[in-house]
Amino acid sequence: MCTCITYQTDEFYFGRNLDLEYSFGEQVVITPRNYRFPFEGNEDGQNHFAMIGMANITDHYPLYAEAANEKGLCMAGLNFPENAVYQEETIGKENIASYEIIPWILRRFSNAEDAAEYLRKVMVTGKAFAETIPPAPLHWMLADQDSCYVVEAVEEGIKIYPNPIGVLTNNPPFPFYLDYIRNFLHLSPETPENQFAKRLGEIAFPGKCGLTPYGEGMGAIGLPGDASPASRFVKASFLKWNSVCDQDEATSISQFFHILNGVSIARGSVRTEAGKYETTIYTCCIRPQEGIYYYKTYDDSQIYGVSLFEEDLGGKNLSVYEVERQQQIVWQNGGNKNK
Ligand SMILES: C[C@H](CCC(=O)NCCS(=O)(=O)O)[C@H]1CC[C@H]2[C@@H]3CC[C@@H]4C[C@H](O)CC[C@]4(C)[C@H]3C[C@H](O)[C@]12C
Repeated sequence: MCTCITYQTDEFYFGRNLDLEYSFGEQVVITPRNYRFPFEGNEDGQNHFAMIGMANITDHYPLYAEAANEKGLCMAGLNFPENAVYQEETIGKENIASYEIIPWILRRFSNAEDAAEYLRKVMVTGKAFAETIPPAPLHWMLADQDSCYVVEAVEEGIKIYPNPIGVLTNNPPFPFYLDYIRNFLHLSPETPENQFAKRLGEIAFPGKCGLTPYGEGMGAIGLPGDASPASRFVKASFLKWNSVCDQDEATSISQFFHILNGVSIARGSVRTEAGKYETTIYTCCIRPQEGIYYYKTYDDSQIYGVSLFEEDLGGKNLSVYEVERQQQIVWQNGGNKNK
């Protein structure tokens, strides 16, 4: 499972939880402007947009799970099993393999609207990256500070949905979510009043101001808290859209991680059919205007930052940063006797 959100405070933020029962060899990878993507032919000096994100590198190729480019366009792939139907390569059309769609888009588009318009006409094919790396069944969230879309390749072809909520999880296809969220209109961050039975309040608790809540947070009782895709969608939407945050970077990042923590998966609570435990292996928060990729991992709550613009973006070679997984504890009174 995965959850992806956009968020706007002082600036635009984009990020996701990546929930998986194993590691996919992820590293923070910066692709500079003159890196040659195999799909671009053999010319040198490609001069495309640079990008930063989490990727598995195989054969020097960055297989991105999510990334942002230097113009502020962001894209993330999330699991979409059974519903993702990739198309046959078709002569006369733009054919994009599912594994290359993120760099394909990010290398040449500077905003989500143009990218979405372009994607309406392409074929997303099921070509495998390698024999050992079959295509993953994915759908994508594509966003910049002005707009957000969901991209789904399904039985009927490619679908591009505007996503006014700015949240995406997994199955079923996106239109379901716009209806499903309407089941929760009664949830509120406010202190609830007795709507249960007005008369009962007066009769059962005379003079004690009626039937009243006994704690905070009771306006949102019934907010889904399980790890299913639809529940994570509703919970992340509730947290995001009720979020109150100062307009500065440090507070925004902190708030962003809190929202995604609200839908993250603690090991043990989700067991796959194969008997493995799905966990939130990492959470990232991208601040695309500054080209910064912040992340933290399941075992290390420290937030790390990697900056796109610190690299030589005119280069040809990928820059790679190992993902940190060792918990950083700052001892305040020298109590670290075990080390
Ligand atoms: C597993 C992840 C989704 C997590 C998720 O959503 N879990 C929901 C479970 S549930 O739906 O709720 O049950 C997805 C998201 C992005 C994917 C990579 C994309 C590039 C590349 C594409 C190649 O073709 C295959 C290898 C490759 C490295 C991919 C591996 C893996 O597939 C990644 C990490």
